[in-house]
Amino acid sequence: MSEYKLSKESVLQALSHVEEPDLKRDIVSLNMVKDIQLGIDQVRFTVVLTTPACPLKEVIRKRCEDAIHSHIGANIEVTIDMTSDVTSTRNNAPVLPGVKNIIAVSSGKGGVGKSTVTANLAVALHKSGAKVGIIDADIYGPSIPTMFGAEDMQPMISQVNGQNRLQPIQQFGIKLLSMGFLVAPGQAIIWRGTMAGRALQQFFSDADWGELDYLLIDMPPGTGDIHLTLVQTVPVTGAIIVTTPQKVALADATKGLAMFRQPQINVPVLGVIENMSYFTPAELPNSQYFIFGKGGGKQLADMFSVPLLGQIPLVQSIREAGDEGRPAINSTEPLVSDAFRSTAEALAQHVAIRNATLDRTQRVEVA
Ligand SMILES: Nc1ncnc2c1ncn2[C@@H]1O[C@H](COP(=O)(O)OP(=O)(O)OP(=O)(O)O)[C@@H](O)[C@H]1O
Repeated sequence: MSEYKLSKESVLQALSHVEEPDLKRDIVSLNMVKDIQLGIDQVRFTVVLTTPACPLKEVIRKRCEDAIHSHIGANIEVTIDMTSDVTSTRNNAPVLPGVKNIIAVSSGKGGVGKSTVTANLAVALHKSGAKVGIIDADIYGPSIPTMFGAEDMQPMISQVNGQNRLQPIQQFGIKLLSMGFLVAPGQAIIWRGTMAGRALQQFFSDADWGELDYLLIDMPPGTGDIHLTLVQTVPVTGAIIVTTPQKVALADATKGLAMFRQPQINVPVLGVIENMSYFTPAELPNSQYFIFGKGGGKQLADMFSVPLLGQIPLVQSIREAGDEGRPAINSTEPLVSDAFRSTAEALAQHVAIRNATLDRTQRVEVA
């Protein structure tokens, strides 16, 4: 006869001692524990995480096991099913209610690798189990179709509930729409201004995105009309800034970041991603050369009190993969895949923290 009492109540009581490390509240009051099943000296339950890309999955699992063992009984066999339900502040949003989080990926300067980072973060999030889409809003050089091997593709129009809807293209598990699908290569330049703004609005209002956990928007470099159109069209969950570590890039990235912080825009900045952080030659795998300087991303993040979400090395195969139309994160080089995976996990984590701590973003009213 066991001396302890194994019941749904005692399990919940024990798990109420487990703190969600990011949200700093216990997992029972956060409603993360479901489906408790009991056997003789056995318990099985589900923990619903705030994102499938949760970097703390194993920490939470271990804390749950320890809590059952220390509060109920050391011999209890604990089985935990980890699932996720990505959080959102966009419930009942008038535009794209099925899209849980809209994330603007921005940079101060062109060529810092914003599209490369967007593409690989999207695939990393998808690989963790999330539903992901990309809008390539970079009118000056829409490179997402090339990076996904979709240059020759065209989104189809289909009828949904009696209305014509643009169907995003699907490549490597990611739904995609790009300004590049609408114009012939080389024509993008005449698109500046209102036409580009209207196209972006249509990508939101006339496209059939279905249900997505994360919709990443690859923004043009700098600060411009498209940024204003974006925040006037949809409430943006948060923005990330991609920069290289060197001084000239940082100066521009500072302006890009400050724009989202302006009171009339007021989009939460989720963090900074430093790209081309260091170079490691294949023949010297333990060396790091700081070609573009060192620590710039951290400096920018600290200046604005936001997290540095990740540092991506400068690797020849990242450039090659982009040119060849396949995501570099699928590479077998751990240096590359680990960098993108851990950065995507940090992003998902900070989206969850933002959703738990801040109100929904307000769409900017047109003056
Ligand atoms: N970490 C990296 N290692 C090696 N090459 C990279 C890396 N990041 C980006 N690149 C390469 O640098 C070039 C510019 O990258 P990308 O097009 O992603 O930049 P961008 O910031 O989106 O540019 P723009 O906004 O001007 O279109 C591409 O050829 C890309 O393959």
